[in-house]
Amino acid sequence: MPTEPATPHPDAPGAGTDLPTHYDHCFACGDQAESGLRMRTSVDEGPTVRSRFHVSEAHQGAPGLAHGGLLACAFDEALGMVVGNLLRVPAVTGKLETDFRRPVPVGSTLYIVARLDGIAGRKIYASADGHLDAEDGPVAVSARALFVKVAFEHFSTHGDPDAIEKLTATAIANNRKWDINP
Ligand SMILES: CCCCC/C=C\C/C=C\C/C=C\C/C=C\CCCC(=O)SCCNC(=O)CCNC(=O)[C@H](O)C(C)(C)COP(=O)(O)OP(=O)(O)OC[C@H]1O[C@@H](n2cnc3c(N)ncnc32)[C@H](O)[C@@H]1OP(=O)(O)O
Repeated sequence: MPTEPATPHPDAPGAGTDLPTHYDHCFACGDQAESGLRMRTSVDEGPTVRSRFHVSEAHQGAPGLAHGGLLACAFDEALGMVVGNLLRVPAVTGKLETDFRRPVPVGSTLYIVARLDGIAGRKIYASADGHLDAEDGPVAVSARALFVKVAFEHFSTHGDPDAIEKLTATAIANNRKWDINP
Protein backbone atom coordinates (compact mmCIF):
# COMPACT_ATOMS: atom_id res chain seq x y z
CA MET A 1 0.00 0.00 0.00
CA PRO A 2 1.46 3.44 -0.92
CA THR A 3 2.36 5.90 1.83
CA GLU A 4 0.26 9.07 1.67
CA PRO A 5 0.71 12.43 3.39
CA ALA A 6 -0.82 12.54 6.88
CA THR A 7 -3.52 15.22 6.89
CA PRO A 8 -4.79 16.34 10.31
CA HIS A 9 -8.42 15.56 11.17
CA PRO A 10 -10.79 18.52 10.51
CA ASP A 11 -11.57 18.63 14.27
CA ALA A 12 -7.92 18.45 15.33
CA PRO A 13 -6.83 21.21 17.73
CA GLY A 14 -5.15 24.15 16.00
CA ALA A 15 -1.65 25.57 16.31
CA GLY A 16 -1.00 27.09 19.72
CA THR A 17 -3.37 24.75 21.59
CA ASP A 18 -1.98 23.33 24.84
CA LEU A 19 -2.97 19.67 24.89
CA PRO A 20 -4.35 18.06 28.05
CA THR A 21 -2.70 14.96 29.50
CA HIS A 22 -4.28 11.94 27.84
CA TYR A 23 -4.36 9.98 31.12
CA ASP A 24 -3.61 11.18 34.69
CA HIS A 25 -1.63 8.01 35.43
CA CYS A 26 0.42 8.08 32.20
CA PHE A 27 4.08 7.83 33.22
CA ALA A 28 5.08 10.39 30.60
CA CYS A 29 2.40 13.09 30.95
CA GLY A 30 0.17 12.25 33.94
CA ASP A 31 0.12 14.35 37.10
CA GLN A 32 -0.58 11.27 39.22
CA ALA A 33 2.47 9.28 38.10
CA GLU A 34 5.10 9.42 40.84
CA SER A 35 8.52 10.39 39.39
CA GLY A 36 6.85 10.56 35.97
CA LEU A 37 8.18 12.75 33.18
CA ARG A 38 5.38 15.37 33.58
CA MET A 39 5.61 16.24 29.90
CA ARG A 40 3.61 19.10 28.44
CA THR A 41 2.67 19.28 24.77
CA SER A 42 1.16 21.87 22.45
CA VAL A 43 0.18 21.89 18.79
CA ASP A 44 2.40 23.70 16.29
CA GLU A 45 2.16 24.53 12.57
CA GLY A 46 2.41 21.72 10.02
CA PRO A 47 1.33 18.36 11.32
CA THR A 48 3.55 18.83 14.39
CA VAL A 49 3.44 19.08 18.17
CA ARG A 50 6.02 20.43 20.62
CA SER A 51 6.71 18.65 23.92
CA ARG A 52 8.97 19.52 26.83
CA PHE A 53 10.67 17.08 29.22
CA HIS A 54 12.62 18.43 32.19
CA VAL A 55 15.17 15.83 33.33
CA SER A 56 15.24 15.33 37.11
CA GLU A 57 17.34 13.15 39.42
CA ALA A 58 14.54 10.55 39.25
CA HIS A 59 15.33 10.05 35.55
CA GLN A 60 19.01 9.07 35.80
CA GLY A 61 20.76 6.12 34.21
CA ALA A 62 24.45 6.96 34.60
CA PRO A 63 25.13 9.45 37.43
CA GLY A 64 23.94 12.89 36.36
CA LEU A 65 22.64 11.71 32.99
CA ALA A 66 19.16 10.81 31.71
CA HIS A 67 18.44 7.11 31.22
CA GLY A 68 18.14 6.25 27.53
CA GLY A 69 14.97 4.23 28.14
CA LEU A 70 13.28 7.22 29.74
CA LEU A 71 14.33 9.38 26.81
CA ALA A 72 12.72 6.78 24.52
CA CYS A 73 9.60 7.04 26.71
CA ALA A 74 9.54 10.81 26.22
CA PHE A 75 9.68 10.32 22.45
CA ASP A 76 6.96 7.64 22.53
CA GLU A 77 4.77 10.19 24.31
CA ALA A 78 5.50 13.09 21.93
CA LEU A 79 5.00 10.84 18.90
CA GLY A 80 1.81 9.36 20.39
CA MET A 81 0.49 12.86 21.02
CA VAL A 82 1.04 13.99 17.44
CA VAL A 83 -0.66 10.84 16.13
CA GLY A 84 -3.55 10.71 18.61
CA ASN A 85 -4.38 14.41 18.70
CA LEU A 86 -3.87 15.41 15.08
CA LEU A 87 -5.29 12.31 13.41
CA ARG A 88 -7.86 11.54 16.15
CA VAL A 89 -7.60 7.80 15.81
CA PRO A 90 -6.70 5.24 18.48
CA ALA A 91 -3.25 3.87 17.67
CA VAL A 92 -0.43 2.08 19.47
CA THR A 93 3.33 2.14 18.98
CA GLY A 94 4.43 -0.82 16.85
CA LYS A 95 8.04 0.23 16.45
CA LEU A 96 10.19 2.96 17.98
CA GLU A 97 13.76 3.71 16.90
CA THR A 98 15.94 6.20 18.77
CA ASP A 99 19.27 7.84 17.95
CA PHE A 100 21.10 9.09 21.05
CA ARG A 101 23.49 11.69 19.72
CA ARG A 102 24.45 13.75 22.78
CA PRO A 103 24.29 13.10 26.53
CA VAL A 104 21.24 14.63 28.25
CA PRO A 105 22.22 15.85 31.76
CA VAL A 106 20.01 16.03 34.85
CA GLY A 107 18.66 19.57 35.07
CA SER A 108 18.39 20.00 31.32
CA THR A 109 15.17 20.32 29.34
CA LEU A 110 14.55 18.47 26.13
CA TYR A 111 12.41 20.34 23.59
CA ILE A 112 10.89 17.69 21.35
CA VAL A 113 9.25 18.48 18.04
CA ALA A 114 7.23 15.55 16.67
CA ARG A 115 5.71 15.39 13.19
CA LEU A 116 3.47 13.15 11.12
CA ASP A 117 5.35 11.72 8.15
CA GLY A 118 2.74 9.61 6.36
CA ILE A 119 0.01 6.99 6.44
CA ALA A 120 -0.26 3.63 4.68
CA GLY A 121 -3.54 1.91 5.57
CA ARG A 122 -3.41 1.25 9.33
CA LYS A 123 0.27 2.23 9.52
CA ILE A 124 1.14 5.75 10.64
CA TYR A 125 4.73 7.03 10.39
CA ALA A 126 6.01 9.82 12.63
CA SER A 127 9.39 11.21 13.65
CA ALA A 128 10.80 13.62 16.21
CA ASP A 129 13.89 15.58 17.23
CA GLY A 130 14.82 16.53 20.79
CA HIS A 131 16.71 19.81 21.17
CA LEU A 132 18.81 20.36 24.28
CA ASP A 133 17.87 23.29 26.55
CA ALA A 134 16.27 25.46 23.84
CA GLU A 135 13.82 25.09 20.96
CA ASP A 136 16.77 25.68 18.62
CA GLY A 137 19.36 23.90 20.76
CA PRO A 138 21.49 21.04 19.40
CA VAL A 139 19.68 17.80 18.63
CA ALA A 140 20.50 15.34 21.43
CA VAL A 141 18.05 12.57 20.49
CA SER A 142 15.94 11.83 17.43
CA ALA A 143 13.37 9.09 16.86
CA ARG A 144 11.17 7.46 14.24
CA ALA A 145 8.08 5.43 14.96
CA LEU A 146 5.45 3.28 13.36
CA PHE A 147 2.05 3.50 15.01
CA VAL A 148 -0.70 1.05 14.09
CA LYS A 149 -4.36 2.08 14.15
CA VAL A 150 -6.40 -0.14 16.44
CA ALA A 151 -10.05 -0.51 17.35
CA PHE A 152 -10.89 1.32 20.55
CA GLU A 153 -11.57 -2.09 22.11
CA HIS A 154 -7.79 -2.70 22.04
CA PHE A 155 -7.56 -0.61 25.22
CA SER A 156 -10.61 -2.03 27.00
CA THR A 157 -9.76 -5.63 26.09
CA HIS A 158 -6.06 -5.53 26.99
CA GLY A 159 -6.03 -2.69 29.53
CA ASP A 160 -8.26 -1.39 32.33
CA PRO A 161 -11.85 -1.17 30.99
CA ASP A 162 -13.11 1.00 33.89
CA ALA A 163 -10.34 3.56 33.40
CA ILE A 164 -10.98 3.58 29.64
CA GLU A 165 -14.70 4.19 30.22
CA LYS A 166 -13.88 7.20 32.42
CA LEU A 167 -11.40 8.53 29.83
CA THR A 168 -14.01 8.23 27.09
CA ALA A 169 -16.63 10.04 29.20
CA THR A 170 -14.17 12.87 29.88
CA ALA A 171 -13.28 13.12 26.18
CA ILE A 172 -16.96 13.34 25.20
CA ALA A 173 -17.64 15.91 27.96
CA ASN A 174 -14.78 18.03 26.56
CA ASN A 175 -16.06 17.63 23.00
CA ARG A 176 -12.98 15.69 21.95
CA LYS A 177 -14.22 13.39 19.20
CA TRP A 178 -12.40 10.27 18.11
CA ASP A 179 -12.62 8.30 14.90
CA ILE A 180 -12.72 4.75 16.14
CA ASN A 181 -12.28 1.36 14.51
CA PRO A 182 -9.60 1.10 11.79
C1 LIG B 1 -2.45 5.34 25.18
C2 LIG B 1 -3.85 5.70 24.90
C3 LIG B 1 -4.86 5.49 26.00
C4 LIG B 1 -6.29 5.31 25.54
C5 LIG B 1 -6.86 6.54 24.90
C6 LIG B 1 -7.54 6.28 23.61
C7 LIG B 1 -7.35 6.97 22.45
C8 LIG B 1 -6.08 7.66 22.15
C9 LIG B 1 -6.17 9.11 22.36
C10 LIG B 1 -5.12 9.93 22.51
C11 LIG B 1 -3.72 9.42 22.57
C12 LIG B 1 -2.82 10.56 22.82
C13 LIG B 1 -1.56 10.38 23.21
C14 LIG B 1 -0.93 9.06 23.36
C15 LIG B 1 0.45 9.24 23.93
C16 LIG B 1 1.33 8.28 24.03
C17 LIG B 1 1.06 6.98 23.38
C18 LIG B 1 1.96 5.85 23.86
C19 LIG B 1 1.66 4.70 22.92
C20 LIG B 1 2.19 3.42 23.44
O1 LIG B 1 3.19 3.35 24.08
S1 LIG B 1 1.28 2.01 23.05
C21 LIG B 1 2.10 0.75 24.03
C22 LIG B 1 3.14 -0.03 23.28
N1 LIG B 1 2.61 -0.72 22.15
C23 LIG B 1 1.87 -1.83 22.26
O2 LIG B 1 1.55 -2.29 23.32
C24 LIG B 1 1.47 -2.50 20.97
C25 LIG B 1 1.42 -4.01 21.13
N2 LIG B 1 1.24 -4.61 19.80
C26 LIG B 1 0.01 -4.87 19.31
O3 LIG B 1 -1.01 -4.72 19.96
C27 LIG B 1 -0.03 -5.37 17.90
O4 LIG B 1 1.17 -5.98 17.51
C28 LIG B 1 -0.39 -4.25 16.86
C29 LIG B 1 -1.76 -3.64 17.20
C30 LIG B 1 0.70 -3.15 16.86
C31 LIG B 1 -0.45 -4.85 15.46
O5 LIG B 1 -1.20 -6.06 15.52
P1 LIG B 1 -2.45 -6.34 14.55
O6 LIG B 1 -2.71 -7.81 14.66
O7 LIG B 1 -3.57 -5.44 14.88
O8 LIG B 1 -1.96 -5.94 13.12
P2 LIG B 1 -0.79 -6.55 12.19
O9 LIG B 1 0.15 -7.39 12.98
O10 LIG B 1 -1.42 -7.15 10.99
O11 LIG B 1 0.00 -5.20 11.78
C32 LIG B 1 -0.62 -4.24 10.95
C33 LIG B 1 0.44 -3.70 10.01
O12 LIG B 1 1.48 -3.10 10.81
C34 LIG B 1 2.74 -3.75 10.57
N3 LIG B 1 3.47 -3.85 11.83
C35 LIG B 1 2.97 -4.08 13.05
N4 LIG B 1 3.94 -4.07 13.96
C36 LIG B 1 5.08 -3.79 13.29
C37 LIG B 1 6.43 -3.65 13.69
N5 LIG B 1 6.80 -3.76 14.95
N6 LIG B 1 7.35 -3.38 12.74
C38 LIG B 1 6.99 -3.23 11.44
N7 LIG B 1 5.71 -3.35 11.01
C39 LIG B 1 4.79 -3.65 11.94
C40 LIG B 1 2.37 -5.11 10.03
O13 LIG B 1 3.42 -5.66 9.25
C41 LIG B 1 1.14 -4.80 9.21
O14 LIG B 1 1.56 -4.19 7.98
P3 LIG B 1 0.93 -4.61 6.55
O15 LIG B 1 -0.56 -4.32 6.66
O16 LIG B 1 1.62 -3.77 5.55
O17 LIG B 1 1.19 -6.07 6.43
